[in-house]
Amino acid sequence: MTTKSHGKHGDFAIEAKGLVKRFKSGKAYVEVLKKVDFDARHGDLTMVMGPSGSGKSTLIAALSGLLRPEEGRVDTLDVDDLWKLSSGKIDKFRLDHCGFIFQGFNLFPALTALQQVETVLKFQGLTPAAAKKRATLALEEVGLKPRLHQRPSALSGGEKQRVAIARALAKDPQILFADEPTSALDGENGQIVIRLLRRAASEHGAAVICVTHDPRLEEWADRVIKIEDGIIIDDQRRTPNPNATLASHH
Ligand SMILES: Nc1ncnc2c1ncn2[C@@H]1O[C@H](COP(=O)(O)OP(=O)(O)OP(=O)(O)O)[C@@H](O)[C@H]1O
Repeated sequence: MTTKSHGKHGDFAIEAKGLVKRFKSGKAYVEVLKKVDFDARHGDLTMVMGPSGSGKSTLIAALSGLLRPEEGRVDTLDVDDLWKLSSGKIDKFRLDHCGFIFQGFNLFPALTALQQVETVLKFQGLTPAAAKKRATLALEEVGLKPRLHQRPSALSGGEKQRVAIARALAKDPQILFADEPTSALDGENGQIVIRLLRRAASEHGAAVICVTHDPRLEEWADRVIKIEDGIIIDDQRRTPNPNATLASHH
């Protein structure tokens, strides 16, 4: 079960030091993260921006226990050195404390919106009745009350992304990772999504880490970190504007 004791706004949710990740490319190794230090705080929407191939997704994967770095450590919540845990414990940590939102939605085609969210909650140990109640609330919170019983094929791209967000938020994660969450959406739906991420940080105290190409999303951020070629080249705090508007792509 999820612990409900969130870190306070401003506390560190993640502190990583000296992360190095290399991939083999033919006979050589390419260093994709070059001794990256990174931290993220509860209550912050932290944007990670940088060109294609700069290492953003690799960084998220190393921070969340999905991809083992060759060097460095990740301290997160009450865990010292995540990568020292067994893979079962890392999976459990992720299930209990982390939410994920990806560009491709990652929904199960056969399940209704309600079932997509319920399934994760049942995995976490909620009873079917409790899972149904919590899933319904999470979907209502993202404005999908009229769509609870639709399968992905009957939903628009924006609605699908909102299901994915409801699924990630239903367990009230202390850390929320979003990788290009708006890139497949038009301006109006992109705005709904970024506002939900903003709210997860401000109202639920989650540390929200959002990888994006889209400089327009900076408006909502508390902090903007720029990464280039595996190195953090800039790290600025800013005052978010939760009422900013995102012009449509189209
Ligand atoms: N499993 C892998 N094997 C080999 N190389 C990889 C692997 N994963 C990523 N890379 C390489 O590492 C580099 C960084 O990739 P990464 O996906 O982290 O970048 P990114 O900043 O997220 O890019 P994008 O914005 O295009 O998603 C790229 O050059 C990529 O080709």
